[in-house]
Amino acid sequence: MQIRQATSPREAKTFDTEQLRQEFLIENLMSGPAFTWVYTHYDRMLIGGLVPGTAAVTLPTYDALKSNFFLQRRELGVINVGGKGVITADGTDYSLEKLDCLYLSRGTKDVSFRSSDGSQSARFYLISTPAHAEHPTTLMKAKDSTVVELGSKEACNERTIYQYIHENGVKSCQLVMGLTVLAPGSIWNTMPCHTHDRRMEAYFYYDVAEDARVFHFMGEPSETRHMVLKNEEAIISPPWSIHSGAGTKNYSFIWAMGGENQSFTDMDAVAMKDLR
Ligand SMILES: O=C(O)C(=O)C[C@H](O)C(=O)CO
Ligand SMILES: [Zn+2]
Repeated sequence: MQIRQATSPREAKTFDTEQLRQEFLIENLMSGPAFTWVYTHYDRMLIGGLVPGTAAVTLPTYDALKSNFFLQRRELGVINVGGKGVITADGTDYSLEKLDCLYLSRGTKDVSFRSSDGSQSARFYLISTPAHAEHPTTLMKAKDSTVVELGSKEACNERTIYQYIHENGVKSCQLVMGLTVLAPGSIWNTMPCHTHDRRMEAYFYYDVAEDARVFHFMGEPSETRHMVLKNEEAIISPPWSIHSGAGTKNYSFIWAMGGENQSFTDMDAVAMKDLR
């Protein structure tokens, strides 16, 4: 488990491309049947990935957590971006097709992951935040999520937001999670942009074409920086930072937030005139 310390905005504005990438970019998340985890010190969010075979892979605990089992004091949200897979939680099987989401309760002891078909592996993206109460383990199929249409063709930002774990959906302690799909011909996400000092956020870009890239923008509104991302890379967005991207083609991304307010619309909008 890799640890990422928090960075202040004063420090971030001195970073060159390499330093920005080291602090905020997560590469090689989906590297096979072994978990990849990054522990961020923003709201103690853990960001992980796993591509299991048809043999079940068990979620271990880690020294950094100093817990008897992974979910002893944590909750977990999982979205599958690959072929059909199964998550077994304390003896119950949950089947996830592409873009289905499973919320796992604090206190779940035995969790394992597997692909249903070895020729089309499941690709599990995982987010975990500290939890102080138990909410039921819940499967949400993509078709049952709360759907919000945003943007326009003229602004090249036509997109559909699918909300899974949020105050009016699957209940959690602090985790808020869902995904956004850009319409063909649209390239901008989250522009006009925003910050939310009450919550950090992570973006995981997926379904990005092999020859396409996403230019992800971060930083304080008056000190923006960018990083160039390819398919299945994630980016950590500190609470003080904007988070927005423009792709060379349409793409999709999973967003997840941890912090003290679960209201999706609690955002501090940044006016275009204030961006630098
Ligand atoms: O396309 C968008 O706009 C988003 O998906 C916004 C993210 O969900 C977000 O930043 C929520 O705070
Ligand atoms: Zn946001």
